[in-house]
Amino acid sequence: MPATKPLPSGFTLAIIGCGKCAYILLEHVLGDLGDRVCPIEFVVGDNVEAARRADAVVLSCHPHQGSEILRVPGMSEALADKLLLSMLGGVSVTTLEDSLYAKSAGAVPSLGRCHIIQAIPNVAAARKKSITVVGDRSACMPDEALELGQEILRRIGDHAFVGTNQMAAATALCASGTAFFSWLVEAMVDAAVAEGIERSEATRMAALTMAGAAELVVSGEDPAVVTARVTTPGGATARGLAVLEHSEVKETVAIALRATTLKIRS
Ligand SMILES: NC(=O)C1=CN([C@@H]2O[C@H](COP(=O)(O)OP(=O)(O)OC[C@H]3O[C@@H](n4cnc5c(N)ncnc54)[C@H](OP(=O)(O)O)[C@@H]3O)[C@@H](O)[C@H]2O)C=CC1
Repeated sequence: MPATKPLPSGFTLAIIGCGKCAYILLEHVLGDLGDRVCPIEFVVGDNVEAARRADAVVLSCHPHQGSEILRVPGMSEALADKLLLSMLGGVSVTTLEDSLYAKSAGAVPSLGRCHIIQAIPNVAAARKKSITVVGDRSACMPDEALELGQEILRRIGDHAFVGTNQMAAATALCASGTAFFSWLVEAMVDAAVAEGIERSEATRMAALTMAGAAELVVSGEDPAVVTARVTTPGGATARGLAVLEHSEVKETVAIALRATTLKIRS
């Protein structure tokens, strides 16, 4: 996991839409402060005021509410020159910018534009293990705004940059992927239980085996090399792998990822 640097002294972060996803981020932002005292304010019913008081804003409401929140009079001024970290799945930076600046019909607003980053974390953020997908960004994003956005995201794990065109597939891989890998653990556990291993122990063993394999790959080993290392020709693992290859599991995984990607794009 990447090391975090302290956020700037006196820095104020506003969270608009502090539900499940943002609460986890907030927990880790506060956790990282250690003994430093940090006042928390609740601004009820006035998102513009919350944005106005902040140095940077996280937007984490439901995707369909984002435009409505940003369209409110005064919001574009409240966000001028600030970072807006959007966690809204499937909502592009262009859509958010249109909501903020539609009235100025593309003209440069009197105050500076805000700097929007689209970042989609996954549920492992709860354990600071999210691989957050960072896609769309405002044009001409200053380095400091991007660095600040990354620093906030480091509180919940690591992140990866992808192009706008890869955003849907990357969200399928990283956000939906958590469900796919958990589903695979479940299948392994069911199979182990059928072989007589007690369920809770099988769950722990399967999960740690997956984490171990992941750790090897994360540390730089090629997944195919890890597979080959475990597989003696003609041995027991080779027998099981042959069943997987014959069942066209790889093709089915590709179809599932494609279906998820298309749904995210739609
Ligand atoms: N959950 C996840 O794992 C992930 C979620 N996301 C994205 O994060 C976003 C939030 O998801 P999640 O945390 O699960 O959803 P939640 O429903 O838990 O949170 C949404 C929050 O937004 C608040 N809200 C609604 N309308 C407004 C408004 N007008 N002004 C201010 N706040 C408002 C809601 O308050 P109230 O309850 O009072 O209506 C609620 O607290 C979504 O856009 C989702 O796509 C992205 C990646 C992963």
